[in-house]
Amino acid sequence: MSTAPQLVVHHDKELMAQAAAARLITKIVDAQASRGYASVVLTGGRNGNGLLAALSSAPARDAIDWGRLDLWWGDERFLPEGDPERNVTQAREALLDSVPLDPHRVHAMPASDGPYGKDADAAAEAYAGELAKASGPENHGTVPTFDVLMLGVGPDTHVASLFPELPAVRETERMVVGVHGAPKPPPTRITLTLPAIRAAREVWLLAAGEDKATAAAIALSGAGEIQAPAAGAYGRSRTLWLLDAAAASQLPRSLYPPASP
Ligand SMILES: O=C1O[C@H](COP(=O)(O)O)[C@@H](O)[C@H](O)[C@H]1O
Repeated sequence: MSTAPQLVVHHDKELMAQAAAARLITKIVDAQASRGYASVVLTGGRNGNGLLAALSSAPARDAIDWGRLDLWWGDERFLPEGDPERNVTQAREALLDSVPLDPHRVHAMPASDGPYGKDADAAAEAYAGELAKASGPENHGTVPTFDVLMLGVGPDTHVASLFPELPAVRETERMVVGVHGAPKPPPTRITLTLPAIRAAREVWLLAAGEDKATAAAIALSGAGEIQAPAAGAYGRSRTLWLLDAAAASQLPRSLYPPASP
C-alpha cells in the first residue's frame, strides 16, 4: 500500500539540510527511546551529504546514542574501497568519522576490490544476505523495517541507483541488485530495489536546487515508477518529500500553493 507523499518546502538548501538533520535526530532519539536502537538508510549525492554535514554541526547530535544506531546504504557506486566517489567515503567525511558509531552496525555496501572482486551482482547478493540476517520476526520479510530511509532525487528522477527504464527499477523479487550501464558515472553500482525501499517505516526524498525541479514535478504528478523511479519510493507509514523552494518551483499548484502574502 502506498502512502500519499507529504511535502515540506524550505526556503533554501542550507535550511533544508539543517531542518532535515533536526528531524532525523528526533526520529533516531525517539526510536532509541522506544526500542533501544534505530536504523537508518543513508543516501549518497549532494543533498544526502549536505544533511550529514548539517547533522555533524548540529549541537543536538549528542542526543543520539551513536553506538545503538544501525546504518545501511540505499546504493553505492561500485568502486575500490576509499575511492572519493564512493557514497560511504563521502558519508564518512561528512559525519561518520566524527561520531562514536559501533563499526559492527555500519553496513557499507561492498567495494569493487573487496571479497567479490568486480562482480557487482555477487556483491549485491551478499548485501541482501546481510539485510536478511538483520531482519527479525518483527519485520515484514527479508529486509529490516528501517526507521528512516533517505533518498536523493536525481535530475532524471532516479533514486538510489534505480534509473528510469533500467532493469533494476523493474525488480520485484530481489532486495538488492547490481546495476550495469548506469547513465550517471560510474556505470556499475549496487542498489536497493523498490520492494526493499518500501520496507522502511518512513521514506524521505531530498531534493534541493533548480536542477531537481522537473524531476520533483514529474515524480509527484502521477508518473509511473519505471519512467520516474522517485514516484515508486514510499514508506510503510510515511513518505516525505523535503524540498527547497527552487526544487519545488515547478510543482503543480495543487501540491504546493503559493505562500500567503
Ligand atoms: O549517484 C547518485 O546520485 C543520487 C542523486 O545525487 P545528487 O547529487 O543529484 O543529489 C544519489 O541519491 C545516489 O545515492 C548516488 O549514488
